[in-house]
Amino acid sequence: MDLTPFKPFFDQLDRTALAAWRSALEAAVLARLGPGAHGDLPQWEAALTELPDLPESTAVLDASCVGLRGADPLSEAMEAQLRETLMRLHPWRKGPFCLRGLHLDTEWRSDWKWDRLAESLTPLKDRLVLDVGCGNGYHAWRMLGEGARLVMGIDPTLLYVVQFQAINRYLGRDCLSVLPLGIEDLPKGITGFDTVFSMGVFYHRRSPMDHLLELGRLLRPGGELVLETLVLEGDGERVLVPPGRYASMRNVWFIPTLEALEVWLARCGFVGVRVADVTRTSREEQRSTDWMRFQSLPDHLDSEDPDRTIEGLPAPTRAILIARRG
Ligand SMILES: Nc1ncnc2c1ncn2[C@@H]1O[C@H](C[S@+](CC[C@H]([NH3+])C(=O)[O-])CC(=O)[O-])[C@@H](O)[C@H]1O
Repeated sequence: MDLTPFKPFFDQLDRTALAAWRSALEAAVLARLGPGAHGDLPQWEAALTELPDLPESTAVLDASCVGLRGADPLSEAMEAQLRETLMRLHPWRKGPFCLRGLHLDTEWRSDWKWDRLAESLTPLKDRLVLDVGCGNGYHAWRMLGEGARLVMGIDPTLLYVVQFQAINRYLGRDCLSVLPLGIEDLPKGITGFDTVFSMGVFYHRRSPMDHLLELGRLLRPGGELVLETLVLEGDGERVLVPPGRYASMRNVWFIPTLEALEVWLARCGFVGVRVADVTRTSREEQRSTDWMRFQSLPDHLDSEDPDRTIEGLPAPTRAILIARRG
């Protein structure tokens, strides 16, 4: 992969007075796409080129199922070709997406998370937004659907970048992209976002305060942070550091209580901290489907005690906190 799929977004940066970001972002993206970026990339790129053209349709960004609506159903042959080609980008974790009747029933009901946070956000209309760890861009599309001016999604997992490109082949939006970058790859001069989302990323970072400070630096003063992460239920300032895996995940480093999280945010320069939601992740929200055939949450919970993971740790509960850069 070269810079071609990202060009419309970079051109858009030029048009929105963010031209100064372009060369540094291009260099960062190219560094990630170098030789050996991912052994399966050529196959994924081949799938992209074999996606069928679909009849004229209307893009839907502001509904649970992001995608394309049209008057008539697709022909059976065309739907089969679309399904088979998109399946070559398995596993589809974030969604759902609906393309002219083809329903990509993804591992996560990401729309449920969106529903839990949307009411609490400062409206996104005309805002410059960054979504850190955006996966295939499902929530980023919802942000655009709320009227954001420009949404930059970043995610270091190349398959999710390619999944974004597959969906955007049909939705054709230039003011949104998923760049193959981790937060640590963002060039220094990038800052000034009105809203920054970090959802499902915090507990994967080894250094919690550094992540919060980085998120703060990306915002303009007064800009809004939306932080979604695993929390420990109960009172007091406590932190669980899993001794090994957590719900089978190797890279979960810390799970704080809400009280601890609020103190961390304040120490890192955030003000007006609000808890928008606290929800135990259910077996209905994260599960295996046709589009994600590997194991999922129900396999990682204790079959006899729904309050515990298979490691005997508290089952996943996630909180959404909203705060402003002071
Ligand atoms: N250093 C990093 N920088 C940026 N992203 C990273 C990094 N490391 C991993 N990721 C990415 O962070 C995402 C975490 S999933 C959340 C998706 C979405 N936000 C959601 O809220 O559904 C977790 C979950 O399932 O909740 C993955 O796509 C990683 O590739």
